[in-house]
This record gives sequence, C-alpha cells and structure tokens, in this order.
Amino acid sequence: MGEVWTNTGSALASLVFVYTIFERFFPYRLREHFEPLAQKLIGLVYPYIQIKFHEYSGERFKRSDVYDAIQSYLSKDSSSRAKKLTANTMKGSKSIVLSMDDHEEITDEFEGIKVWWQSKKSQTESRTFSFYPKADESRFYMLKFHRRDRQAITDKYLDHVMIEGKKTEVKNRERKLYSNNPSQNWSGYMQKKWSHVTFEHPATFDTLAMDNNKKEDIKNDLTKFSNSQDYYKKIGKAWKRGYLLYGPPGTGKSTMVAAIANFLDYDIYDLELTTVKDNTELRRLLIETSGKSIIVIEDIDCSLDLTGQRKKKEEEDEYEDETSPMEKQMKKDQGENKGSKVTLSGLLNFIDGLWSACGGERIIVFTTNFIDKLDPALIRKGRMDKHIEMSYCGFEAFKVLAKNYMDAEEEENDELFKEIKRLLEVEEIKMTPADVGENLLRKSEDEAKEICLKRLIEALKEEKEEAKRRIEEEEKKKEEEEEIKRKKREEKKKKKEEKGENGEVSK
Ligand SMILES: Nc1ncnc2c1ncn2[C@@H]1O[C@H](COP(=O)(O)OP(=O)(O)OP(=O)(O)O)[C@@H](O)[C@H]1O
Ligand SMILES: [Mg+2]
Repeated sequence: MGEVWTNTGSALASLVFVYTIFERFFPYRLREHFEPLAQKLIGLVYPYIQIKFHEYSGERFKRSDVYDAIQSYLSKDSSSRAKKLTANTMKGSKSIVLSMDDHEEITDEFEGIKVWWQSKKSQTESRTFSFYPKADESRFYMLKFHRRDRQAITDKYLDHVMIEGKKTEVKNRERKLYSNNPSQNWSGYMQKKWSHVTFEHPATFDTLAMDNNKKEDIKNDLTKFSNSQDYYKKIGKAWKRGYLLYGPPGTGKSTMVAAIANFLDYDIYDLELTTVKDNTELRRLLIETSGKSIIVIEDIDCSLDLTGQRKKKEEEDEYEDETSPMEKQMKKDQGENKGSKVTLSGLLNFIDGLWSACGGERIIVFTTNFIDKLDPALIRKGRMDKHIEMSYCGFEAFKVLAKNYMDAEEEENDELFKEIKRLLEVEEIKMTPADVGENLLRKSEDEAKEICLKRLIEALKEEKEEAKRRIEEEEKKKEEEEEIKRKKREEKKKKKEEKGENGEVSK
C-alpha cells in the first residue's frame, strides 16, 4: 500500500512540475494553440462541466446582477455548509450577508442532481489600457456539474438559482418609504421626483387588531397577487391590484398599509396628490416608481375634488344654510388645493393605463374616512379590486391589542374580559382600536394589567354616555334645521301670495 502512495505522489509531482513549466515558459502565442487541444483531451476523460459567473461583466466595470443573485442564493446555505465565510453588506441590503470565502466550495442539490459551487478569485494583468482600471483581482463563481445533467442545469437549475436568489435579495434589501417632491424641486443636479427614508415601520398582520378571518382573507389575497405574475400575463392585464381601505379615523388604515408592505417586502410610495401640479406630473411621478411597491394615496377624498356630486348637491339644495363643519373644512382644504389640477380622469388613467408603462407587481392603496364621497368610477372593481372596511374595535381585535400592549390573555383575566366583551358586543359601544390601545397603554412600568383593563371598561362606559349625548344633540340639530327650513318655506309661500295679491290689485 505504501508503495502505491509513493508512486501516485511522484506521478502527481511530475505532472504539476510539467504543468508549471508549461504555464511559465511556454510562449503565450504557442500556448493559445495548445490550450484548446489540451482542454479537449481533458474533456475526454473529465466528466464534469464548469460554468464561470464573473463578478463584473462588460467593459464598464458593471457589477453583474447574475453574480449578485448567485451570491444571495448561496448565502442561504453558505453559513451552514462552507468552512470559511466572508461577511459583507450588499448594496441596499439591510443586513450582513454571509457568503463563502474565496476558494471555498459548497454543494447544492436540485431535483436529485448534485452540483458544486466554488468561489474563486483570479489575478488579472490588465493587458489593455482603460479609463476604468480593472480590479487587479476578479472574483467569480464556478459551477461544476456532471455533463449528463447539462440539460437540467441549463434549462431549470440556473433559472431556479436566479429566482430564489432574487427572492432572497428582496427579503434582505433595505426597504424604502418614498414621498413625492414638489415639481419645482425636480430640476437641477441630484434633484429627484421622489425622496426616501429607510422604511422600518414595525406593523405586521400579527400586531394588527382585526377579526382573524378578515385578516386571513386579506393575507391570502395578497399572497395570491404576489405569486400570479404568469396569470396576469396570460389574461393580458397589468400586474397590479387596488385596495380601498375605508373607515373612521384611528381604525388602522395607515397601519394596514405598513403591515402589507412588511408582509410582501415592498417599498412604499406615499403620494401626496395636493403637491402634484397636473396629470402630466402625475404620469411622470409614477413612471419613476419601481416594481414590488405600494403606491398609497391617503385620505383620497380630501386630496382632490374627485366627486362632481358635491357641486350638484349645493345647487339643488338652496335651503342648505350652513354646510356641516366637516364639509366646511373640506371646502377650505380644496381652496388650498387650487394648485393641484390633477383631475379624476388623470387619476383613473394612472390606475388603468399607465401601469403598463411602468413594469409590474404594484399595489395601489387609497384610504378614506368617507367612502360614500368617492366617485363610483374611481373605486369600481378593476381599479380598487378589494374594499376593506377598517371598523371600530371588536372583541377579537381587542384581544390582539391586549396581547400586544400588555401580554394579557383571556384566561388570566376572565371577569374583566367578559365585561369588555359585553360592552363591545352586547352594548355595541363603538371605540377605535387607537383609543382602545391608548387605554391599554401602561401609564407606568409597574402598572397592573387589571388597572389597564378597568380603565378601558370605564372609558367604554363613558363612550356609551358620550354616544347617547351625541345622538340627542344630532336629533336636536336636525329638528332645528327642519324648523328653519319650514320657516323659510312659509316665508317664501307668503311672499308668493303677496306677489299674487299685488298682481291682482294692479290689474
Ligand atoms: N387595527 C389596529 N391595530 C393595531 N393598532 C391600531 C389599529 N388601528 C389603530 N391603531 C393604532 O392607532 C394609531 C393610529 O392608527 P392609524 O394611523 O393606522 O389610523 P388611521 O385609520 O390611518 O387613521 P386616519 O384615518 O386618521 O389616518 C396607530 O399608532 C396604531 O398603532
Ligand atoms: Mg391614516
């Protein structure tokens, strides 16, 4: 046995010696002829195929997307399989990415096929003068597989690596919250239509207080949307979906937007329509948005005069003396929005036509406190595909808040939970999750859970009295308005009669 080892060792050593001599002293020109021949000979006996994926591709020193996707793909397993790792942050990534160190090798399995990935580095003598001096070492991944698997690798495995790698990239990437800049800031150096901050809102569907079935329904809808690129292509529709979130203030519409973005790993474009001068600017803003993003227009009913109805209503109803405080406020807002000439049709265009112009996988969200003020054309299916009512806090939602705010479970506080359930479901007291959360919030570190729950019960009972008072007030106000209208009608009738009599007299 010892003899065999010695012979193999000396054969190997002489092979290496011959190869080094060849590498170093054989004239480059001759080598160029010999190498392909040598490769052919090796290929006859060597059953593996190798593919190189360089870190930089093309002349302009551009980092290869393929290399990044492979690095992300391999990063999932490198930390568990490679012996030596390097840690670095990839451009736009929010966390450190562990990848295998140079000259490391890891294996991967795909549909029963075994492949080897090596991370390599080669010294490159820069033979050509270039304004972009190449790095004196260039990295690349080497994929090695048996030649019998060639078809499966080129047809399926490489696509699989790209898709999974891009998914990991999206998961790791630092997400952004964009807001649109007024157009006067668009020109000039480094001026952009959108400015952004890192998006780190903690809201998730777990922290969102909402009925569980409704939550699951929304999550399924979102998952189906984000996995249906081929479906949208097949039916010839732009890969986009509209969600209308409506409900009273403080019911979680904005929180829901953040939860959706975190659920799908999307960026958010918070579009403030009142700073958009006209439809053209709206178009230009939207073309600059990237895929895998949510474009949200909060309080859409206040952003623009999107409904012609309000004007008609005013003409019809000449007796309307005082518009309600809310409508006065809205009219005032509109006064301020005179600057924005974005029209309803411009907005409809943005939802329908423009998407094809700017890629896919986008969600558009409108939020409003007054759904009945919105033009039906704006919120019909195909534009706002799913309408989600964010309602007052129910008992299910209360339990989520109790868990989130103070880790309180129903079993531990049975009596208090029963009383809260009765107030919310039997007395039907309306309180927003924002207010419920406010009452559950511990006023001091050591405040007991029971105290918070009792504070909420008190607040619910006060809310019940408050609601009763509000209803009485509204009824009283309605009666007064009726009284005023009745008097005006009488005056008008009297005037008509006087006119009639005068007419008689003058004949
Ligand atoms: N359903 C909910 N689940 C969890 N927290 C909520 C919920 N609704 C409201 N909150 C809490 O109340 C606060 C206000 O919520 P949010 O801003 O989402 O309300 P909104 O519906 O967008 O209100 P507005 O209509 O005034 O914009 C947030 O800090 C959030 O933590
Ligand atoms: Mg909001």
